[in-house]
Amino acid sequence: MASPLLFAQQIFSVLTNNDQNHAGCMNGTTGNATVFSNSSTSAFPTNATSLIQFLISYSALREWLKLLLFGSLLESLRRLGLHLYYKAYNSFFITATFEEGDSSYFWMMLWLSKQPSWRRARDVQISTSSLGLNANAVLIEGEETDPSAVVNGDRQLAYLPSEASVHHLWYRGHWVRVTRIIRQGQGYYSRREEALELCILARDHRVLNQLLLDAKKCYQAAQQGTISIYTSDTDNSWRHIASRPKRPLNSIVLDPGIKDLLIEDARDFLASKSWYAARGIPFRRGYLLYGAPGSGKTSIIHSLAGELGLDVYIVSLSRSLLDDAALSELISELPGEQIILQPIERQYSLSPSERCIALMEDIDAAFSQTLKRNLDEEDAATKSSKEEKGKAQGQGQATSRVSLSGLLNALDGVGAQEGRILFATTNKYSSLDPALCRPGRMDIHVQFKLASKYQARELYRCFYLPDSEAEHVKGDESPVTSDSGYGSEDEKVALSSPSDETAGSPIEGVEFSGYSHRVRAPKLSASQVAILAAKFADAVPEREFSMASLQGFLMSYKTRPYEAVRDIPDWITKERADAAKRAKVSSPSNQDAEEKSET
Ligand SMILES: Nc1ncnc2c1ncn2[C@@H]1O[C@H](COP(=O)(O)OP(=O)(O)OP(=O)(O)O)[C@@H](O)[C@H]1O
Repeated sequence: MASPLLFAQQIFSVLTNNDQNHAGCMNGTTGNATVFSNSSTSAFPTNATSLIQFLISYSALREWLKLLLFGSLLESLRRLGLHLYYKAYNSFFITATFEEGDSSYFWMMLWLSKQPSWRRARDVQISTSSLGLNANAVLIEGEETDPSAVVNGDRQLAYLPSEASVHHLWYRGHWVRVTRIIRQGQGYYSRREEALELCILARDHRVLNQLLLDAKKCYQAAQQGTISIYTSDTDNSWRHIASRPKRPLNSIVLDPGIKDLLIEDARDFLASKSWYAARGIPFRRGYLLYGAPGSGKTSIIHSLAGELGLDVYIVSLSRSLLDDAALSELISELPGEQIILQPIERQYSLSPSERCIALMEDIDAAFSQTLKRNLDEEDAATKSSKEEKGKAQGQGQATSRVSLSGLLNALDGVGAQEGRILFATTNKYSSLDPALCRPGRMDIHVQFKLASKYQARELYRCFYLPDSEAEHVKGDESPVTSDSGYGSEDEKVALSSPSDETAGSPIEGVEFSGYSHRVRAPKLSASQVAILAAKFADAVPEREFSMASLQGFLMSYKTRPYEAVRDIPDWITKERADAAKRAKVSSPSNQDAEEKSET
């Protein structure tokens, strides 16, 4: 069989001959025409050349072939041109894409909003988005000196690249083109997805890295004093949901030693990467905080995150539609030892390490739900009514599908990130599977109990110390007074406070929010607060009330420290009576009686 090249050659030669024949015909050279007609009328061709000559003798086919060849030639030239264009473009331009939801998107948006040239742009989009930062991070020029210009309370305006047009700016002598891309997401939960594309006129990739570093530094500077909270999306990707001011560690009152244990252990872990590597131990640490509700488990985690400079990624195990595979994917996408930026086709390591705190709240809840769902489904299956079964299955679909083995795999499977700290909280320690609690998964278990007298006293001090003094005693957890005494005789404070201080709210029982309570609160010295705090703690029974409920009580006495001490015994009596009532209502015999009366 003839090779394609030979075949093409034959077509060409025939076409050329034929053209000459054709031209001859047009010129009235009858001899050629005779030859042609002779060949067309000759016997059916037996070899390839004569077959082609035979086919080409049909003029329509000949024209068609010419068209085909000409078209192919044009298309090849077009492709070659495009290829050369992209080659030249790629060697002179660097293109980087930033997907919304990724931290780098916020870095770039904030950096862009701070560019002087940006402020002169004629086509910008105005946004009140805080770009994942606390509200003061993005200000309008002049706003710093004019607080009355703050728009919508605590959110400020930002200049963003408008969707409609392409923007240009100069960065360190390089021309940069900025395009904001909006895409409509696919699927049932489809939502608008945004991306930012930067095209830099530069041959050296160092410009891009420099730009990323500048943007990251700009963001970090604006982020000072806040922690970022991320949660998982329905499409199993991490999404920034909030930035919160760092909570000072000393605002959380725990029994002595607990805070030190947690912070020192976490710091030590973060500094021990090579120690773990040398011993082949996975570089991960897990903390299980368990105990009474409202005792400060979640608060201490957020506070630690601020202290360690880490972001918090909340893994919500009871999120609907979360299953084992999705959980494992989520865990593997937590920030690990390296943050990889993905400019098109290439990967750069921007910073040596990027770590986070993964937080799983109420870790027991997901499995009790799964168990309940399974029981429901079994129940429904035994019933003859198909309708009920369908309903039970329907309910099951709306809840989490995470199994214990799925969680264990996600925590220490191959995809699990190195360098992450896991905090899990539960109110039902005894219901947790031992496999989940074993060292390696949960290395440190800390019990949080109901408030002790010590905690009650320190909470009171936190509430009523003047801000300046609170700063002064920051980190000082030692009690100000001895457990039994109220200081010297002179320092004794009568519970009946001066009338101008007790004035409080003009309307009895109504508290004003905002700054007014600060203005109206009596000014107490540290020693006066210490004395009142000791009295307050005396009245609070050991381990009976949660810190959250004591905080709730003090919140209604924000400006009335004396009354707080005076009224705490009454509050305790009332709380006990309420608790007894609730216990009576929820006792099994009572529930039976209620069910009977209902039927
Ligand atoms: N030890 C504490 N020191 C200071 N404030 C506390 C403490 N414990 C609880 N609080 C306050 O009580 C509220 C609830 O606390 P938090 O959510 O941390 O409790 P939790 O133990 O996580 O509760 P749950 O188990 O119900 O989730 C917060 O506003 C917090 O300020």
